[in-house]
Amino acid sequence: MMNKKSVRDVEVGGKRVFVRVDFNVPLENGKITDDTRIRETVPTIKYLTERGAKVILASHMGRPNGAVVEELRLTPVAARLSELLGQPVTKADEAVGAAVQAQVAELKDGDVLLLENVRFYAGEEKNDAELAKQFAELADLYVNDAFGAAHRAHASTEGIAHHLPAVGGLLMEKELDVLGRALNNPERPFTAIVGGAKVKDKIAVIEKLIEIADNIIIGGGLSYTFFKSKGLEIGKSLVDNDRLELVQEFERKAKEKGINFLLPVDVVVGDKFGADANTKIVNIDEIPADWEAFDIGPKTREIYAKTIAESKLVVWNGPMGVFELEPFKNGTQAVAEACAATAGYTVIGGGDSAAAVEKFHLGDKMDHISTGGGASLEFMEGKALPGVVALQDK
Ligand SMILES: Nc1ncnc2c1ncn2[C@@H]1O[C@H](COP(=O)(O)OP(=O)(O)O)[C@@H](O)[C@H]1O
Ligand SMILES: O=C(OP(=O)(O)O)[C@H](O)COP(=O)(O)O
Repeated sequence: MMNKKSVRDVEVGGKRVFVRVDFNVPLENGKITDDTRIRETVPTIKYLTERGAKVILASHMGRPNGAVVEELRLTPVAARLSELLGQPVTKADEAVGAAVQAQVAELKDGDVLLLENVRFYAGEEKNDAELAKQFAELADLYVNDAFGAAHRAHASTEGIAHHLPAVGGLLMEKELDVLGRALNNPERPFTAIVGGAKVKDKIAVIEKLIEIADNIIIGGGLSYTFFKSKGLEIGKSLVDNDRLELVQEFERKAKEKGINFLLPVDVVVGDKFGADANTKIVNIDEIPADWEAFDIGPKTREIYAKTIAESKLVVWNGPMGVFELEPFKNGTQAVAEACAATAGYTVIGGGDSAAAVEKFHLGDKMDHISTGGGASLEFMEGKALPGVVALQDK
């Protein structure tokens, strides 16, 4: 894992190990609808229990803003984790304090305890030094396996690392390895696909991608800022009017560097947002003024699929259209299928892209589905992740 120590570099037997994980899984009526993030931490937890560590797990869930929110307790997570591990997982009702200390004191080698949602404490997101110390007092070693929260400098992701020997977990190591490979030593041709609706967030990524990718594929809500910058009518489509010049500069830079910068050539427009909208397929210079573009069109799908098929490495972040709605799912599905079919190595990042891939039942055909959306983006932008920076150097 880059230049940071991992669990593999330290003695864990008999130790109390505080493991920060990202168990921020989607819940509906108290039921977990996608347990990927829990499953992905099993190797780290088993690595520790099999070597006789006493495992103390900590995670956030949602954004309770420093107060107890009953629906955001980690109780369902403990149950699911116990099934996955094939051993009991004790669930604490708090994350620090006398009761938790007593539960930790009772742990035998190989036992697993899950603390309550760390964001029930106001100090967590403030990276409060006192809370970090209280976490640290529970353990002898700190392991950060929460890649999905590594871009947050919080008490359980960053602060605690100042009070204990701190190393990365196996998921953290895997995420950084895979994403690091994409960035530092990419197999070529390397295709980066950027879509989605968080237009501003993704612009910084494009800037960085121009430096490293051979093909850049643009889709989703991002596209129309490019069209508008060329003076085209985009109707009511998403747009970032503050970045019209910047996106032109991206295209100029890409051309200078000889990079294939692919924008949609046709789109699916709707007369409103909804599954019952009237739709039509138009070339990009034919978007009606009172309609909105919600997906890439069939010609675009073909071009994008061909590029993906010829790639050795594909990194995809953000859907091509409003895939949640039946009339606008085809672009995202086509790209997902092309990623599934290519012989190249495929990395999917971002909560919605991962959800789209699962919706089309193609998850097992991808080489790596990142557990971090914001984290993988910040990593790709070249930003340092505080949860990683705080770990011990090798
Ligand atoms: N053309 C479009 N117009 C409006 N919304 C879009 C369009 N294309 C994609 N989206 C929406 O973008 C959302 C995902 O965006 P984002 O959060 O940026 O992606 P990710 O979570 O994968 O990083 C999806 O909910 C999708 O419906
Ligand atoms: O779900 C998460 O982020 P993601 O949606 O960007 O992958 C992480 O658990 C971080 O959560 P946060 O964005 O509330 O800090």
